[in-house]
Amino acid sequence: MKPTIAPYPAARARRTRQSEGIRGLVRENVLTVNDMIWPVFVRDGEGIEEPVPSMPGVVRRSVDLIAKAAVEAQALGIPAICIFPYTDASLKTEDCAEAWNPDNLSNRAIRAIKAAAPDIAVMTDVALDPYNINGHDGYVENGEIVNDRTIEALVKMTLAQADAGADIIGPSDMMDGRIGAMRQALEGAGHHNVMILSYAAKYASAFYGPFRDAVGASGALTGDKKTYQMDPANGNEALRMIERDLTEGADMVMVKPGMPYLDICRRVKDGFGVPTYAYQVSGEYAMVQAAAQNGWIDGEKVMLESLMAFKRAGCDGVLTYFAPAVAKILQG
Ligand SMILES: NCc1[nH]cc(CCC(=O)O)c1CC(=O)O
Repeated sequence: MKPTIAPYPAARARRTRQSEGIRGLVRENVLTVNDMIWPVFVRDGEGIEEPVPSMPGVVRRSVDLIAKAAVEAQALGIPAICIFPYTDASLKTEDCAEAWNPDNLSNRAIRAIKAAAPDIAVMTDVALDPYNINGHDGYVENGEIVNDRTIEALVKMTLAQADAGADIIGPSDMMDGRIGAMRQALEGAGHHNVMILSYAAKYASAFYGPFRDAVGASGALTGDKKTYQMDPANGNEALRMIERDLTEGADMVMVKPGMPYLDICRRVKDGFGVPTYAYQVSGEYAMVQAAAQNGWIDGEKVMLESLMAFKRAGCDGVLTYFAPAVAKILQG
């Protein structure tokens, strides 16, 4: 579509910017509470809310307080919550068996949320990093992150999460072939309605730093994730990954990180027309909060502007740590 514009003064762009009402009338995109998935961090214990220093405003909550937070999120109209466990170092092993323990932190949190707030969808994270002694998303053998054996573990993890009541499985591991294996296992186990939101275009990004603090994986990680996460220089590869995951049975796809990858969001939406999500990751959140705390930017305005950018780029929704703050503003 080629925009048509008359020469000045027949056209004065400022006519349609003259008041809030008129600006609203011509506005192309809206941000609503329906557009947000809220990532939360869960830890063990009871009655605990522990700040994450590198993510001001974000806390790790014990299971009881995660359930309480989910009730509040549900009341705010947030459609989905995504659980990330902070796993005690003593539970990290080479075989990552805690990952598919039906009573691990994440699965207990799923059950607690489903019991307390049945109308909010629960999304999970599928990757071995919280449980892996070396902080990687897959098994490490002789210094190599091995693909196929990791998939077997990821499938067990997926089934344990679905059994616990997860609505949306979120594979963030970037192994090849995992979506097909998970979909087949879910169908086989009768979990026909469990959705997969694939981290299909996930980049090997430095923007995940604060998250690794939040889940206690920073110290554990040896090396980097470049043999499985994508090279930030690549765009066409993202489209191939999206297409592959859709063919294997993903219901929804994600681009991650968010703001530095808005070009990818737009290409995915235009190319496939499927439910498209972006993850506004921990480093993006931390940058906004840090600058706001220093008085260098208006944190609330930047938060809203950054989320509107995802809508403009074609996203149907965003995983954002700002979800409750935004929901409160939108509720008025
Ligand atoms: N599989 C782990 C995982 N799941 C979500 C994030 C990052 C989220 C964020 O930075 O907010 C990561 C970190 C990583 O891949 O190292």
